[in-house]
Order: sequence, then structure tokens, then C-alpha cells
Amino acid sequence: MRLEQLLHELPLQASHGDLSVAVAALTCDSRQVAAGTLFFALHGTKVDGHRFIHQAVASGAAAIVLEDPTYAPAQIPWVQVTNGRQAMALMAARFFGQPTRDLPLIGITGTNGKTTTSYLLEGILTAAGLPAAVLGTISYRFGDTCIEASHTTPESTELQGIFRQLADAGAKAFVMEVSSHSLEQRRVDGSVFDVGIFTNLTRDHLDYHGTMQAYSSAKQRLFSELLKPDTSTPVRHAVINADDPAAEDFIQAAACPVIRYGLAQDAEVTVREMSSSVNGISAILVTPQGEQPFHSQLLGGFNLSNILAAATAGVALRLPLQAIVQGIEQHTTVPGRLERVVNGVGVTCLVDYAHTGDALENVLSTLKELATARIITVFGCGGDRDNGKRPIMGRIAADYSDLAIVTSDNPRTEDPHEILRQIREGILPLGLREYSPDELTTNPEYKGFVMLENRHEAIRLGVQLAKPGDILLLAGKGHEDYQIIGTTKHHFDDREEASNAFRERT
Ligand SMILES: CC(=O)N[C@H]1[C@@H](OP(=O)(O)OP(=O)(O)OC[C@H]2O[C@@H](n3ccc(=O)[nH]c3=O)[C@H](O)[C@@H]2O)O[C@H](CO)[C@@H](O)[C@@H]1O[C@H](C)C(=O)N[C@@H](C)C(=O)N[C@H](CCC(=O)O)C(=O)O
Ligand SMILES: Nc1ncnc2c1ncn2[C@@H]1O[C@H](COP(=O)(O)OP(=O)(O)OP(=O)(O)O)[C@@H](O)[C@H]1O
Ligand SMILES: N[C@H](CCC[C@H](N)C(=O)O)C(=O)O
Ligand SMILES: [Mg+2]
Repeated sequence: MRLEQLLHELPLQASHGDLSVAVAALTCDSRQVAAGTLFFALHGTKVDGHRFIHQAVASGAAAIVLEDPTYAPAQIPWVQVTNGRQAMALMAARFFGQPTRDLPLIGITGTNGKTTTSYLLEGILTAAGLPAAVLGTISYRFGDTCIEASHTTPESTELQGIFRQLADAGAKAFVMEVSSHSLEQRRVDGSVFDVGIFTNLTRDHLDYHGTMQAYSSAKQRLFSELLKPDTSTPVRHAVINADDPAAEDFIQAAACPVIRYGLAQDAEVTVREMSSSVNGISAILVTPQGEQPFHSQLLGGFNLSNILAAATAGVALRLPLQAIVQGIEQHTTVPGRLERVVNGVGVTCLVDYAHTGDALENVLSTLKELATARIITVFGCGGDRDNGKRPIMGRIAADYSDLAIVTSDNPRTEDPHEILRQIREGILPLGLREYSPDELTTNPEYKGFVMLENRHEAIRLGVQLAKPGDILLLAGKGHEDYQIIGTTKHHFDDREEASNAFRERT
């Protein structure tokens, strides 16, 4: 494709050289540039991409898109734009032939529940005869095609290529998680959303966004700017969780019709006659199109909220109620979300991706309701991430559990002991007893917490201490099969670790 075709209707500040030059690939990383690549120089949070323009030129770049002409190269064509990330996203969509223009695209944003809702919605769409591709934290996949996820929401140049690949593989709809980082960084500009879903807003990522207001505003962009502009499309809707305190802000931001879901009075999609047990959730789904009973194997009130989010998107897309319920009922589990680790000891061992205070509180309060014996929680907090959530998660884990085993969860470039110390700050005001690992193995009647930095050892301790009937929750890493220490990814899988530890125990 020629550069000038990609630039069509894009406002330019300035340009230089032959804009009819052929473009073979797009990237914002100079290290990925090969002959014929269009390089986007972006201002980053760590470095300024403009400083790598000379490297891109040396690697054979066809042309450069930049914001700051101070770095403009003399040798090859360049264009100056006001927002490099936005230009990159719009040009990427064009480069890959606007893959989302003709297929339904549903975007899910919110602090928690995005992955779970995306899997439920995949089931609903497929039951309705629209086999759907799913893009999010776990992977980007459709049918036999499964691409490892680099981010929850990939960079626009990667994203548009994936849409194209999955559409070519036969996908008839796209369901994707839209992270707040991606909205702030315009990774999804150029994607044409039919339905946007807002699940909830609680504390996370304040290291990046700074304030809850800025975090919320980033998420609101999905509803204010990115839904299909064509008002004649009947399915175009904002699907909003009416039970969330931030619902009204999102409704105000929405530049399209809104459907609310939840238990709140003004929700158009809700349930009645709900009952919840260890076997899952049963209720009658109430929608403007009618009512239908269902049973889901998912556990907990938060999963009812995820079910309603997915069902409401189905309603917005005008899918038959029967397909909506079929999709919900067929859905069993999402990898790493309350996923069971089978063992011969009679312990209910669950691996879960709760890595925010709200998620941990939801999961633990659900488990507390179901528990007949003790709850042991193994958890930690990620390094190079919002450090304000550490004491909050510490307090919640220790408060709801009989024993909290505080350990590492991707310390990244931080000192793991410092992360543990910050978690401990939140536990101390509860006045619980702190044990050493050795004390615990000799004193089974514990109530309190223990600090054990090595996650392998922490899981083994949890497995060793859990008695038949106990619940052992391994929280924070879910489906992840790695532990990031420094900048190195080591293979590490909570499910594998727990299975091995149980095997050694029996
Ligand atoms: C904080 C954040 O989101 N950072 C993203 C951002 O990086 P940045 O602005 O810091 O980039 P930078 O390192 O300063 O570099 C600036 C520019 O110079 C370029 N560069 C850099 C070095 C070089 O040698 N050559 C070169 O061209 C870089 O490619 C970049 O374009 O833009 C990069 C390119 O798109 C992203 O890869 C990077 O994601 C980092 C790796 C990341 O960890 N992001 C996480 C926090 C994230 O996005 N998470 C959300 C989900 C969270 C959730 O669900 O809870 C996600 O969607 O996954
Ligand atoms: N609706 C919800 N409200 C609060 N907590 C939830 C909800 N749904 C799931 N959780 C909890 O949050 C964890 C993460 O769920 P899920 O992966 O679906 O969310 P996510 O928004 O995709 O997270 P991420 O931003 O990390 O990708 C789950 O393991 C569970 O503990
Ligand atoms: N998408 C989230 C995942 C966090 C998962 C947890 N295991 C961690 O590493 O903090 C993030 O990047 O903040
Ligand atoms: Mg997710």
C-alpha cells in the first residue's frame, strides 16, 4: 500500500518527500523496522521514540510519521501529525482493510470482569450463529487460531493485523477487552465498535493514570468517542452496569443509546428469583424482549454481574433470548478464574486472577459464604504497578482468611521484600498474629498471616496446611504461566505448582 493511501483524510501538519512510497509494514518500535516499514515516532513514558528515527532510517524504513520535526530525516519521506498514536491507529486500520467496519465489534471495559464477560459473550454469539473471535488478557483467538497475548489490548498496529487474520479465519464477530491504558494510548482508535460494555470501576492502575477521575475518563472514551458513528445502526449501544457507583458518569459520556443491567431499579436487564450455591447461580433473566430461566455453573454475585453484562450485550445485538441463555448455560469456566486444582486430599483448591482489592474482596466474600471449614489465601501484588493497592489487598486477604500467606506476584524490577512490606502495612492494624513458616507447620490451630516471599514455597506451605474441607485460594496470577523477576520471565504456573505439591503430599 502507498503512504498517501494511508494518509487519506488525515490532517497533516507538514510533510516532506515522495508520499507515494510503498509501505510494507507498520511499527512504533525501531527494533522491528525492516526494509519498507513505516516507522511511527512516539513520545513514550520512558523514552522519546523520535530519538530512534535515525535507527529506523538505517534499518531501511520507507518513511517516518512524527510529531516533532526537529528529528525529521533528510533522506526519506516523513509526515508530521499532531497525535502520533491516533494517526498510527487510523493508518493501521486502513493498512489492514478496515477489518472491523463490517463485522460486529463488542468492546468491554471496566476494572474487573472483562475477561469473564468476553468468554460468556463468545458463547452467546456462537450460540446465535455468529462464531466470535475473542481478544484479551488470555489470548487473541478464533477456532484453531490462537495468538499469544502481548497485552490485554494490543498496540494498534498489532491489533488491526490480528482482526484481519481472525476475520480471514472465518470469525463473524469480535469480542475484545479494552484496557484503560489502551484507551489512553489510542490503541483502539480506528476500531469501529457496535457495542461498548462498562463492567465496574474500582481502584487500579493509579501508577499510570494518577487519579480515579483520570482512570474513569480514559474508560469513558470507549462510549464517548469510539462507538460506531452511524446512528442508523440499531445495535449501536452502551451497555452499562447500573449497580456501579460510576454508572451515571458513563451514561452521561455515552454518545449513543444506553441499556443498563444489574439489580438496580432502573436496569432494563435484570434477574428475579435468584439463588446461588456451590453449584452455581440460578435465576430468571428479565429483558425488554421477555424472560427466560437459566442456570450457570459460575460462582458468586460478581459472576452474576458478568452474566448480565454479556446477556445485555446480546440483547443490544438483538440476538434471540434462547441463544443468550444457551450461551450462558454452556459456559463452564474461564482459565484461571476460580479454576479448580483437582487433588486427592479433599481440599477445594482454587486459582483465581484477583489482583485488585475489589476482586479479592468479591472472591473471598463469595468463598466465605460457601466455606464449611477454613480459608487459606496465598497472594501477592505485582511490582512496577499501582503500589497503593498493596495494603488494601493485604487487609482484605487477611481479614477474610483464616490464614493469609503473603508472597510474590511478578515483582518485576522492584525489591520483592519491599512489596511484601507494603502489603504487611495493611494487615498490621487488624492485630492478627504473624507466624513464621516453621511455627505454622507445628501449630495447626493458626489464625493470622505469614510472609513467605518465594511463591513456590508459599504454595507448598498452603497445600501442606490445608485440611480436607478447607478452601485454598491462590490469587493474583490466574492463567499466567510465568513469574516476572527483574525483566526475566520464568516459567511458573500456580495450577501446576499446586498439583505437584498435592501429589507430593498424598
Ligand atoms: C505504561 C504503558 O502502557 N506503556 C506502553 C507504552 O510504552 P511507553 O509509552 O512507556 O514507551 P517507551 O518505552 O517510553 O518508548 C517510547 C517509544 O519508543 C519506542 N522505542 C523504544 C526503544 C527503542 O529502542 N526503539 C523504539 O522505537 C517504543 O516502541 C515506543 O513506541 O507503549 C508501548 C508501545 O505501544 C507499550 O508496549 C507499553 O506497554 C507496556 C509494555 C506495558 O506494560 N503496558 C501495560 C501496563 C498495559 O498496557 N496493560 C494493559 C492492561 C492492564 C490491565 O488489564 O489490568 C494492557 O492493555 O495490557
Ligand atoms: N464483575 C466483577 N466484579 C469484581 N470482581 C470480579 C468481577 N469479575 C471477576 N472478578 C474478579 O476479578 C478477577 C479478574 O477477572 P477477569 O479476568 O474477568 O477481569 P479483567 O477485567 O479481565 O481483569 P484484567 O484487567 O486483569 O484483564 C477474577 O479472577 C475475579 O477474582
Ligand atoms: N493486566 C494486569 C494484570 C496484573 C496481574 C498480576 N499478576 C500482576 O502482575 O500484577 C496488569 O498488568 O496490571
Ligand atoms: Mg482481562
